[in-house]
Amino acid sequence: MSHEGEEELLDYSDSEDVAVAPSTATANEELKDGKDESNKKGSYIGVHATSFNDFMLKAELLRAIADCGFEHPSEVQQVCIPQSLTGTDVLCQAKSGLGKTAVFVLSTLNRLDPTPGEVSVVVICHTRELAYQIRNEYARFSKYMPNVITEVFYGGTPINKNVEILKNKETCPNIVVATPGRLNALVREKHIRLNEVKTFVVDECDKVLESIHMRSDVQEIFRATPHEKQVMMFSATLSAEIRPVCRKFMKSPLELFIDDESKLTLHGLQQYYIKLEEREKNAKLSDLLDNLAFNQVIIFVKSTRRCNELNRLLAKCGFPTIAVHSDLPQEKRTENYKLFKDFKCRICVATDVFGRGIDVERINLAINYDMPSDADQYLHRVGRAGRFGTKGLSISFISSEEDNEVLEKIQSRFDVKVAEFPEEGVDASTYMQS
Ligand SMILES: Nc1ncnc2c1ncn2[C@@H]1O[C@H](COP(=O)(O)OP(=O)(O)OP(=O)(O)O)[C@@H](O)[C@H]1O
Repeated sequence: MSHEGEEELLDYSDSEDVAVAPSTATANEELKDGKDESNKKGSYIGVHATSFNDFMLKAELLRAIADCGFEHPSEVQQVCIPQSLTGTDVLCQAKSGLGKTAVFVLSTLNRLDPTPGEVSVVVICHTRELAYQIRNEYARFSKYMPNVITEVFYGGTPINKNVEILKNKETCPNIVVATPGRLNALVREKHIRLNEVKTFVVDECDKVLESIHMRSDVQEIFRATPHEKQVMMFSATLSAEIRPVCRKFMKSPLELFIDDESKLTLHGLQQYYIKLEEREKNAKLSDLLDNLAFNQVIIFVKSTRRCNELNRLLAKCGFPTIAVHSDLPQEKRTENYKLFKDFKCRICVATDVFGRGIDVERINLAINYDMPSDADQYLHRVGRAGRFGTKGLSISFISSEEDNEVLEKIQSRFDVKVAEFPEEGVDASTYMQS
């Protein structure tokens, strides 16, 4: 895409609107100081003031919410759902694992009046597994809305199948969840019409917009949608640099920074590091897997090659593992995602493809076999453990000066103390759900 084209788009809503920052200090304090903290999923502390009934959602949605076992809206849901239901543009930053997905899934479903053959909602995210997961969230919440059709489109699968689905009025989705490249290919070839879109959502928006390729795809898709629409963007991390980029897509956005940076650390998550030599990593990992209690563990490495190698090595040592990285054929990727999500496998070795957004309820241990290269990515990765106020443990291997620098940045930026992993280990009852 030409630079000129980009500027054209960026002019779209350039007039800066004053952000309305909600006063969430009280709730935050309550969260921090909550004495009678219950770690039961669905009982996140400090959220009892409101119930889902207060949002005046459609009865079909309330029924589905009850079926999912959601008892109370989390803080981000309390603040964002009423706003997004009014059709306001929303830019939202809130901690990992506290239910940002349900904010846009519920509000778009509530506002949707499905017309056969018309796409009303577009949701864009950065990985195929996340797109698949979000589609499943739509399926869960729309189970009593038989007229609503949701589809997921992502690369690595035959595009003809997508085209067939879109051609047929009976199967054409009202809600499209997609990765940017595939959706843009469908737009460019005029296989999908987005001129009736009412809501445009970007999840993990900082990641999507920081990559120049994804960003230009998003811009092209955006231009195929009507001028008048709601735009919502979400992430756990939104740096000062990326915020203006997000705002370019929005009109008078309501900016909800639920947690300021220093509070982005998950309270139920214990974080440790282990200093060691590169060559000691395998023995240490094997030792941890042998001696630590965990339900499911995700082990992050920095490259697909290392992912394959570590996966092979662990299998050789008798650990049943799966690997997930971008070089796997898509079918295998989806298959492995499902195996892990369905608790058929307890150990997953992954690259950053799984570093954000992926929601696997039973992960309570995250290991950085290789440290990420920046503090934000660390926060996303370790946020795979301890979802929705549950407990968890993270351990990071520090084997170089660069790793050390990242560790220091994490501690200063997020105001968190990452302690050295104690020699005697950690008492399992402090990070396992009772
Ligand atoms: N009100 C609720 N009550 C109980 N569970 C909930 C509620 N809202 C969301 N959850 C569950 O919490 C988990 C985490 O939610 P979700 O994946 O939307 O988090 P997120 O904020 O998008 O995190 P990330 O930043 O890591 O992507 C999911 O399993 C979801 O089903």
